[in-house]
Amino acid sequence: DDGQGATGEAIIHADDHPGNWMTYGRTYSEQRYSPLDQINRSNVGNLKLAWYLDLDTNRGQEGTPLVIDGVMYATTNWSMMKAVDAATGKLLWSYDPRVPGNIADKGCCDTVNRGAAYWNGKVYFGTFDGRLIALDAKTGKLVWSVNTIPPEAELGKQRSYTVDGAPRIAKGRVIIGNGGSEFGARGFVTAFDAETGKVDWRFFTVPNPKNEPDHAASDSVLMNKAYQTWSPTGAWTRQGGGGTVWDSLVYDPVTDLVYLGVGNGSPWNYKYRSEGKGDNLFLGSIVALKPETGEYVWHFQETPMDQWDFTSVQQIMTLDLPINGETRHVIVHAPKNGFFYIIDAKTGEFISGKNYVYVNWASGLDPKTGRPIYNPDALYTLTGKDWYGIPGDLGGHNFAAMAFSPKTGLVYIPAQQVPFLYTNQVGGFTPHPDSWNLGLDMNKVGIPDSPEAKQAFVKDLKGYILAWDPQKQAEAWRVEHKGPWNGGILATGGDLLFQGLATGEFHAYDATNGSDLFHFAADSGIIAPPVTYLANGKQYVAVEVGWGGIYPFFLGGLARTSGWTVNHSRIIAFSLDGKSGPLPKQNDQGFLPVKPPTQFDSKRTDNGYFQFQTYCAACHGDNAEGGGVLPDLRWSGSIRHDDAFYNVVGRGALTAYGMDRFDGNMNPTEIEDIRQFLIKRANETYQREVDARKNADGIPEQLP
Ligand SMILES: O=C(O)c1cc(C(=O)O)c2c(n1)C(=O)C(=O)c1cc(C(=O)O)[nH]c1-2
Ligand SMILES: [Ca+2]
Repeated sequence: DDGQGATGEAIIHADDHPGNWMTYGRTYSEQRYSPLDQINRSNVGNLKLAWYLDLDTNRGQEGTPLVIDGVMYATTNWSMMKAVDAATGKLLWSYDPRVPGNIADKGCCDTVNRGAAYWNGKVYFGTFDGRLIALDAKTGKLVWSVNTIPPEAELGKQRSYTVDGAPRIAKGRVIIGNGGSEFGARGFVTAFDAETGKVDWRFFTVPNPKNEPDHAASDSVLMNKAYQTWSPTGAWTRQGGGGTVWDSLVYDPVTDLVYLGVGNGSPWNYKYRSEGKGDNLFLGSIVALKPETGEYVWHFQETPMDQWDFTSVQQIMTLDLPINGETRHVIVHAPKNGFFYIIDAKTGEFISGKNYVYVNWASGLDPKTGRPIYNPDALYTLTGKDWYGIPGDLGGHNFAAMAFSPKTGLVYIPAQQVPFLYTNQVGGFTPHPDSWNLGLDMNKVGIPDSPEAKQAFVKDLKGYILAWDPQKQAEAWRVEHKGPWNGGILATGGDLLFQGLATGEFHAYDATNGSDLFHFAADSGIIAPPVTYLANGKQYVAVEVGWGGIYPFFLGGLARTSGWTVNHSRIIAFSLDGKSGPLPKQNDQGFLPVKPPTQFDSKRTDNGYFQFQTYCAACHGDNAEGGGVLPDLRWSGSIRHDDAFYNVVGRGALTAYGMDRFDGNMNPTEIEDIRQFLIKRANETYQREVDARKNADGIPEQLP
C-alpha cells in the first residue's frame, strides 16, 4: 500500500474520469487543464446559460467548486458550503458553520473562501474563524470539526488568524494553513487525519521567537537554519514574523512532496521586523515537506528581506518541461514579486527566472542562485524614503489561478499591474489590535494623495491574460482587460480558455492566440476561476460570480476602473444546449448617492481621516470611497446622527453582518471624528457621483 487510498489514486489518475473535478486545481499538478473537448473553438460561440443559483451572500466569491459524479461542492463567502446538482443547479444540501460576524476584520481581504477538498466520501473546508470541517458528502452532515489554531499561536490580541484557502489532501492527511500577516501572525500549516480530524503534524514557517522547540515538525530546520536569518530582537519576536500559507499548498505524487507557498513578513517593515538584518527564512519561499511527517526537505526563497507583501503563496503548478533537450519535472511559479520561476520539483534547484510583468524593485535574478538583484531604492525601510513599487502589494498575480495547456505549451496568467506607495511609519513600530499592523504610515500608504499622482496611479492600473511560454521564458501574447482583479483561468482540450472578468463578463478565448470567441453578461464582477465537468455525459463550464477580495476593499472607488457592477453573487453554469437565457435584468449602474447632511466640523476631519485610514479603509475603501462590495459610508444612513453612528461603530449594532465593534480601539470622540470626516467626504464627492451615473460606465470623469 502506497498510502494513497482509493481517492488518492482517483486524483492521480484524474484523466481516466475527466468528468470530475476532484481537487482544487483539478489534478495534483494544479494545471487547471481539463481534457474535455465537447465544447471547443468551433462551437463555443453557441454556449448558453444552463442554470444559475443565487447565493446568500453578495460579496467576493473566490471558490473553485469540486464536481464529483454529478454533484458540485461549492464554498462561498462566510465559509459556507453548498452541494448542488451539477446538471440542473438544484441545491441538494447546504452547510453554514455560523462564523461569528465580528471576526470579518480579523482578516485582511474579505470573508472569502477558495474551496473544498474531497476524500473518501467526505468534503473538507476551512472557516474564517479557523476551523477545519469534514462533512458527509452525501448528506452534508457534520463528521468532525477542529480548531486549526492552537491557543499558543494566538498570543492574545497581537495575532490574528483566519482561514480562507482550500485544504489539500495528501495520503489521507488534510493540510491547511491560514492568513493574518497583515495584523500579526506566525505562519504554520497543520496536517489532520482525514478520517478522525486528529493532528498528525504541524510545521511553522518562521522561527520560534526564543529559538525554542515548538515540538513541531519544523523544530530542527527553524533552529538550525532559519533563526540565524532573523535579528534576535526585532518586532517579529512579538508580531510573529508572518509567513502565512494562505493559498497554495500542493501535494505532488511524482516527487511525493508537499509544497508550501509561504507569505510575507509581519510586520511588513523589515527595519522594524528584523532590524534590517537577514533574509528572514522562510518568508517569500516555497518549502517542500514530506507528507507523512512534515519533515523539511528543501526550500527556495524568492523574496529575501520581504518588505512589499511579496507573498509566494500564489499557485504552485508542476509540469514536465523540456529544458535543454531533457524533460524535467518542475514547479512553475508566478508569485506576487513579478518573476516567473522554474524550479526542480524534486530538489528545489533554481533552473531559471524571468520577470513576467514590468517590475521596478529588482533588475533581474542572479542566473545561478535566483536571488533578486535589488534596486537599492526599493529597500525603502532601509533608505527611509517612500517607494512607488511595481508590482505593489497585490502582486503581478494574486490568488486568481493560472492554467497550463499541454496542447499549446503555454501558461496563462491572470496578470495585473497595481502599484503601491510604500511609506514608513515614523517614530517606531506601534501595533493596534484589530487593524493592519504593517509598520507603514496608514495615512499615506497605497494610493498617492495628490490629484496628479493619483491620476498617474490610475493610468498605471492594468489587467490582462498573459500567455507565457515557459520554455522560452517569454511572453507569447496577451489579452488586455479593462483593469486589474479578474478571475482565474481554465484551459481545456477544446483549445479554449475560460475567464470571468471584473467587468461582470464571462469569456471564452482561443488558447492558441487569445481571440475572443464568446462572452456572456454575468452582471457582477468575477474573481473566481471556472471549472468544467460532465453531468449525464454532457460538458458544462461553471464559475462563481461575486465581486470582492482585497482589491475593491482597499482601492475603494478606484477599483471601479476595472468595471462597475452591482454585486449579485451566483453560481452560473453553461452548456451548448443551455436553456436558461440571459440572467434577470438588474440596475448595473449602482444606487444613487443619498444627499448627505451639509454641516460638519472641519476641525475634526483630519483626525477622522487618520482614524478612518487606520481602522476602516481596508474594507470600506481608501479615503472613504467604496469599491462596490461593502457599504459606501458616504451614503450610509448612520452618518446622519452621532448616536446611530456610535451604535454601529462603537457598540457593534451590525456585528451579525460582519461589522465588528471598535469601542476597544477608539474612544467616542475619535469615532465621532470619523463621522465628521465621512460627512465632509460625502459633500466633496456628491455631485461627482450623481454626474457619474449619467456616464455609460458609471465611472466619474475625475476619479480622485
Ligand atoms: O499575509 C496574509 O496572511 C494574507 C492573507 C490573505 C488572505 O487570507 O486572504 C491575503 C493576503 N495576505 C494578501 O497579501 C493578499 O494580497 C490577498 C488577497 C486576498 C483576496 O482573497 O482577495 N487575500 C489575500
Ligand atoms: Ca499578505
